[in-house]
Amino acid sequence: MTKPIEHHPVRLRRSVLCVPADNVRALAKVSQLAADAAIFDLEDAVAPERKAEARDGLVRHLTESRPDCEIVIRINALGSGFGQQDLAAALQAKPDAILLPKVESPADIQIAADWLADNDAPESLRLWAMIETPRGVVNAPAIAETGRTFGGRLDCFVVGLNDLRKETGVPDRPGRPYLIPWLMQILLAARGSGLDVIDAVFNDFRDTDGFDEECRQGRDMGYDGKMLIHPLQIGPANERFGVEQAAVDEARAIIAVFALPENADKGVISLHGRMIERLHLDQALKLAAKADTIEKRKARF
Ligand SMILES: CC(C)(COP(=O)(O)OP(=O)(O)OC[C@H]1O[C@@H](n2cnc3c(N)ncnc32)[C@H](O)[C@@H]1OP(=O)(O)O)[C@@H](O)C(=O)NCCC(=O)NCCSC(=O)C[C@H](O)C(=O)O
Ligand SMILES: [Mg+2]
Repeated sequence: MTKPIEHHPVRLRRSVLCVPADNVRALAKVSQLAADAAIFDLEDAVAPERKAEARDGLVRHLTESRPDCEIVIRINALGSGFGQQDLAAALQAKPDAILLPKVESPADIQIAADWLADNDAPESLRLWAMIETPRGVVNAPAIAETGRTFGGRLDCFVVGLNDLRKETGVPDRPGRPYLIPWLMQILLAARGSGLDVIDAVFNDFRDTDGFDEECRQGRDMGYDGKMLIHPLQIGPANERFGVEQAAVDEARAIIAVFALPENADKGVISLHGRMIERLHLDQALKLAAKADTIEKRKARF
């Protein structure tokens, strides 16, 4: 059955830090960091000969210590020979979400969702999907639609440009000129089905200016946040994918003006010389809620 698009409560996903599951020091560091989400990676960050050790270590680690952020585990592809054991381990580690790599069709989501249902996974356990292959980009709308079928577990796309560049031959250039059409295609597919969408990693983690520029670009394209590889990238990502004070002030003014008794039955009004409709009120309420959530999170870090 297809569910209607749900607009879920504000969930911050400005900074989504990738942590190699076999790096004990990095695992220990996560609870001191202000990332909104951590992806504990069993896939590309872990060499094949260390997969089993990483899987066991991660379950142990998350059983003993839970960082104060959204917890996501990236498993290996289900067809890779590691995926089934990763799924079983992920279920034991009780993450908020499981990230499936190299998703290319709705069937990839269905197989994981069926496995979770057959293994009594809690309904609250989400699926995230990496869109990082040519077929993944082409099929992104159909994949995104599974957010409303197969148990409705899918709620976030993450773009993988390292793999996409490798598969397509598009080089890594400042400003990502030839990648923008695909980034926008993925964004549109995600939004069309009510999913969040996270921009790709920036590999040169010491290049702070380049990173900041790419965060601005991702934000302006409509992305919710950025996948990160290093703690240095968390603060700038939180800043760029956060809210600007002027926009929050404007949102609060829109909320206040629509709350006036004389505007109760109006669909459109004028504020500071601009047309404001009720759709702007919806946007303003969302932005104000995001600003409140950010304030609460800041108080914890
Ligand atoms: C990129 C790194 C290999 C750099 O490591 P290193 O040189 O050791 O970093 P530092 O010495 O500067 O580290 C300083 C301290 O910070 C901790 N640290 C570093 N990275 C992380 C992290 N990701 N999470 C948590 N903590 C981290 C170090 O442990 C140091 O702390 P301490 O030990 O207490 O002194 C490294 O940053 C790294 O491995 N990053 C993650 C790489 C990764 O996960 N790659 C896979 C995901 S990206 C991807 O898959 C892309 C996608 O699929 C696509 O196709 O595009
Ligand atoms: Mg990848």
